[in-house]
Amino acid sequence: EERGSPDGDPARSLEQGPEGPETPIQVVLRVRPMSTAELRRGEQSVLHCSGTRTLQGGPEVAFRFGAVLDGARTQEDVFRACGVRRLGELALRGFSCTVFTFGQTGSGKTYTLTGPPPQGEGVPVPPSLAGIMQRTFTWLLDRVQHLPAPVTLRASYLEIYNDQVRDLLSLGSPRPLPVRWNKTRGFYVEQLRVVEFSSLEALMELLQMGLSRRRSSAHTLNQASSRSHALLTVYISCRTAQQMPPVGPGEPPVGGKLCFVDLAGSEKVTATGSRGELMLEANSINRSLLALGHCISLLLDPQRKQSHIPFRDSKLTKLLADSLGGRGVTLMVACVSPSAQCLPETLSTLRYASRAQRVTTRPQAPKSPVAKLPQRVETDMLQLQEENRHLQFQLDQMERKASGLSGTQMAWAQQNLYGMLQEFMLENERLRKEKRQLQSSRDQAQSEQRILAQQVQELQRRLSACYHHQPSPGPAPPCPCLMVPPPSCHALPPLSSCPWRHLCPICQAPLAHWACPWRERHVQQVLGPEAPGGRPLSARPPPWAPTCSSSSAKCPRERSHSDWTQTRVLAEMLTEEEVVPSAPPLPTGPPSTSPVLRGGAGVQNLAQRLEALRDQIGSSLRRGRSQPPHSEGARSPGPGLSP
Ligand SMILES: Nc1ncnc2c1ncn2[C@@H]1O[C@H](COP(=O)(O)OP(=O)(O)OP(=O)(O)O)[C@@H](O)[C@H]1O
Repeated sequence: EERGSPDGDPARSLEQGPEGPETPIQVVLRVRPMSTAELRRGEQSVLHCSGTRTLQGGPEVAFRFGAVLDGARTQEDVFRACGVRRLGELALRGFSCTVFTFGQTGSGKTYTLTGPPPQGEGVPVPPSLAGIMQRTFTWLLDRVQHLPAPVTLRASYLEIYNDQVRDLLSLGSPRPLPVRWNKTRGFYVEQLRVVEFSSLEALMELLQMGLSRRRSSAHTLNQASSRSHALLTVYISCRTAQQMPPVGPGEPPVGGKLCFVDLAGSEKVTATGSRGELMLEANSINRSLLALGHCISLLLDPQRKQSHIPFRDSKLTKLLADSLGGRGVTLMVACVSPSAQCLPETLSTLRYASRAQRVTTRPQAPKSPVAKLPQRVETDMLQLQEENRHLQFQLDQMERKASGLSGTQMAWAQQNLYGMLQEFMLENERLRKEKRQLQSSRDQAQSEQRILAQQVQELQRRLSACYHHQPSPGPAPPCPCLMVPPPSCHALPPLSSCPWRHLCPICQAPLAHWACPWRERHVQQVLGPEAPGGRPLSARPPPWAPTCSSSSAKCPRERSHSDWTQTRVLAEMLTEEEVVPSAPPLPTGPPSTSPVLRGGAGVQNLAQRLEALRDQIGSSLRRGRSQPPHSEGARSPGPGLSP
């Protein structure tokens, strides 16, 4: 007894979606009715269907499949039970779907797929006897007419006869075609004719053309026995995807496909009485079916599945490789005769089918070239769609307003609608440009802020060096203003060569030597009225400056007083803007208790930094009155000074 099948019928199982990692091959079993010849020979029927999914082959032999259909079931019943419509839907979504019939010769494979052969010249087959293929084609052609997007349908039809591929739709007489392999397509038939069609009649004609050219012969068990495996494939592609330029030679058609495979039947030559050519054909058929069975057995072994499967052993296994072990969705319809005379062959078919339904594939819809476009293009497309929707909305609004207009006004409005639309589009374009400009000026402002911060840092460093009468500690930080090292601690570099124009933040005049030409006025603005003593403010020492005698012409600090003030004014001016600190803190200061944020992590307020600097200098100076300027005491911060 052999058991094991997926739960549910094939249609329902496929409804659950084949996109999971592993999807088993669905198997439906069809038992044909006893033939007239079998009844005449007095043979007994030994197969009994128990329920809809189990077949009894004797008291101790039972096989379970996705669906089991006895001889009383019609062609329509079989079509429904196989869930082929669902396969068609999957093919429309881009999956590669295969339906193949399997069984001994005369078991009803061709009948199931394409119906009985015509009973005579010009005698049509009744529609009720039409097979799975005709029913699927009828459904498909109706279905594509109701799709929102246009679809292109094409078909190819080939047979594998004596392990040679022949094109059943070729314009001339069929000649053997090579089977090739490449990474994207897997195995494929070179130079196979693929015919585009748009109507059911056209497709039926192709089917009839192929059927009439397919090799068949009469033998003991079947008067019209197929001597070849036949593969009819319908390719479904989205027209928009097809219009895109081909990616390269040998590229598969974008979209899904639906392939129907009518396998030739296995046969015992002793039973069929095949001789000569018939025997050669039978041997070739049996060999290829053996290769197929071998691949299925290996696919079942979980350890072997990852390794080599000998699909190259025959043309049949090459062309079924994707359906069996690849990315396809596959349905197998196993056909058997109920006759006791056929029981050994029937059991062999049942075991074969039972193994096949444990084989799994990994269905995958091929990616269309549209999906390969970069994400950015997709975003742009979405934006444009949004813009179109917006324009459409505006157009609707205008039309609604225009509905209340008189005939002349309406004509005027219609004439102008196009112009208005163009204006909207131009407006959008202008807004886009402005946004780009805004972005670029914001970037420029940020870079100017960075430069400013560096200049302040440099100023701080020099200030510190001046106070301690020490040469600059270490090399000056790189300055974008092409600053040259100052000849003395008091001289600040000229800015004539600076590529950035430094302007006074108060009056916007160009700064010379870091000072505004109207700095006196600004100093008054910043520091208040003139100090008692009548000295110019620039020469007046700041309150925290070391004392010196104003009468002394040689006062070494006199000039520095001016610089102190100048620096102070500049510092005051600079506090108006927040900058991003990019240099380390002052070398003389203790570790700051407030967190120092750097770079993009945050912005330290420049005003706070300069305030701290003033505090520090003032404190040092006060201590400097009683201590030598180089002492450690001068480095400790003093209490904050108010100006
Ligand atoms: N379900 C059925 N109802 C009525 N007749 C059937 C049924 N199935 C098959 N037959 C008849 O049985 C005969 C053999 O069928 P068919 O040619 O389809 O077998 P086959 O499996 O394709 O054989 P082969 O492998 O030799 O081509 C045909 O005359 C066909 O009309």
